[in-house]
Amino acid sequence: MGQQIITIENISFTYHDESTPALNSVSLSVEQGEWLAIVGHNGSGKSTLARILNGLILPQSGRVSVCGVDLSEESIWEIRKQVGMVFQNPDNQFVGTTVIDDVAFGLENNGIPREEMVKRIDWSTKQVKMEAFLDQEPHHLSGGQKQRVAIAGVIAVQPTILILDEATSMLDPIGRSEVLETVRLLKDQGIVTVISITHDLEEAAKADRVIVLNRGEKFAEGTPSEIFSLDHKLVEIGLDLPFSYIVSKKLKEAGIPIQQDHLSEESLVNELWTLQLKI
Ligand SMILES: Nc1ncnc2c1ncn2[C@@H]1O[C@H](COP(=O)(O)OP(=O)(O)OP(=O)(O)O)[C@@H](O)[C@H]1O
Repeated sequence: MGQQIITIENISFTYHDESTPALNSVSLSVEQGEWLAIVGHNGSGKSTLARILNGLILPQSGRVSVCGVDLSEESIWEIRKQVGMVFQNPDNQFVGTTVIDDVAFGLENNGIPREEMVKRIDWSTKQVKMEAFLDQEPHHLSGGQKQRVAIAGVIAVQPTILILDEATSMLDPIGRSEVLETVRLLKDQGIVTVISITHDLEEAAKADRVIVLNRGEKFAEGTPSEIFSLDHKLVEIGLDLPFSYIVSKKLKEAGIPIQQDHLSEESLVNELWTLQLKI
């Protein structure tokens, strides 16, 4: 892991006309090259945190530093260049008439010269495995493909940080796993530091580190295994434990010698398969 790329110290934010804060004295840091998942039930403050990280709103107190720059009215545009966001609804983000137009849009907005644009469209669509779809219109694409085009549009402008704000929550299981696999490949190549904001613990299990928010406060922080060991405490704050984790526990209770509480169906199936071989 590298140096700290985001530092957040004691930030608080209360929306206009609201009595309780959406974020209450939250501190966290993100290291260059890691994948951090921020999870929490509805209303826990996840989207507010994402909006602050992208400079869409400023905290009323506390300090935010992104890539060594303190967030303020003056630095918002500098910080936004470092942070790319992919949102929940694939259809709301598709602004071009074709895949190539869509990826070109952000590059044009950033004043990238034409020759460089062509190179970056080629590179970014290959990174998300959408290079064969350049002339396709959005209605020919699945939700997962549209989200991968949105990711291509983000990485084409070369931000340091990619924030996924519930970016897989409207996708079917295949689309979700394609998007998460794309994100993992980008992270493994060091192309972006990833922050995924989600209420889905199965998605969080794929991250290097997880922060749990509850009612605007940090509830827990740790590796996915450390977080899942909180078990019923996560259920109490409205989160659903992953299916593979629940099945692992039930199998153990039933006397099946499972070695660990699996965080993905793939790893559970792999272990079940070895058990079957021993029979
Ligand atoms: N624009 C707004 N105006 C007033 N209150 C808001 C606004 N946006 C969010 N809130 C409130 O701030 C709190 C935190 O909301 P936030 O959207 O950050 O949580 P979240 O974890 O992202 O939830 P969700 O998954 O439902 O979006 C909630 O109580 C919410 O009602």
